[in-house]
Amino acid sequence: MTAGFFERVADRIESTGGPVSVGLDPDPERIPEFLADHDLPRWAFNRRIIDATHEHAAAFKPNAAFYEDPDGWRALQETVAYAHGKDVPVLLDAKRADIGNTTRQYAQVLDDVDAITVNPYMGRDSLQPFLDREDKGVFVLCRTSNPGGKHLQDHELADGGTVYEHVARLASTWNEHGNVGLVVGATTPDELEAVRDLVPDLPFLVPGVGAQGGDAEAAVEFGLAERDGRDVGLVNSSRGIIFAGENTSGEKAYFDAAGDAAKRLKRRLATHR
Ligand SMILES: O=c1ccn([C@@H]2O[C@H](COP(=O)(O)O)[C@@H](O)[C@H]2O)c(=O)[nH]1
Repeated sequence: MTAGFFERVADRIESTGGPVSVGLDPDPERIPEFLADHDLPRWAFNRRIIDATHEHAAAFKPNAAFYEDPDGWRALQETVAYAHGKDVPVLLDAKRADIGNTTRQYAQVLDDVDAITVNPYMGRDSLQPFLDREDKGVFVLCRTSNPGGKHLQDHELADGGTVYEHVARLASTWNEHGNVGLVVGATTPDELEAVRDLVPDLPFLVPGVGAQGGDAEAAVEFGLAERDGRDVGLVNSSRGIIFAGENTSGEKAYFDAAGDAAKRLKRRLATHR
């Protein structure tokens, strides 16, 4: 039987020494000049980032926004296959969900990747085809890291609690197969702690450390759940790792800096566990 996504993440946390998710967001404007002539610069960039960081990565998290064009989709396919070749699971940050036939189509991407982020706004039926994929991880947006996350998610409900707390409780009822996690940002550590208290068993994807200045200590303290006696959950940094080499000179130094940034984050998280 194939191991489920969270089991594979727990394995990676053990083998790499931490819950680091390396975000593969190859902004075309920031891809270094020395890769500009490549047939698929985003793929060339990601390949080198994967080479430099995989030994510290519990997962890679490409954001679909950086691949939604024909060349981008090819770059994503190459990237996913290469990450899998290094035995690292891939979480596609796509924030999907829609009505029945559309969401069934969206969920087919789970044939290629190991987990996905989804948007709970349209309710359970909009997520069902994702939830049905027992061996795949489904991370439900709960309390996002952006400044405007508070506008809707912190809204107080008439019967008590906030929208994000309601989402956390609902998502835990969608977890029949043990494949549901939550997205909770490191930029709001109090909310992160509150969600952990509400749903002690759900693993979180915690974005917002690094470039967004979130709280790495809170990310690791509250982001991880325990499953079969093992830590499971992911703390993501994208720009803070992949563009760490921007002020270096030469290709080797550029990607060494990414590897160092991933290792630094791993060590920083380890000191707080
Ligand atoms: O609440 C959220 C949900 C998703 N993200 C995504 O994570 C990365 C963060 O990138 P950084 O460069 O480390 O800031 C990016 O893909 C976001 O779309 C998030 O930041 N917050």
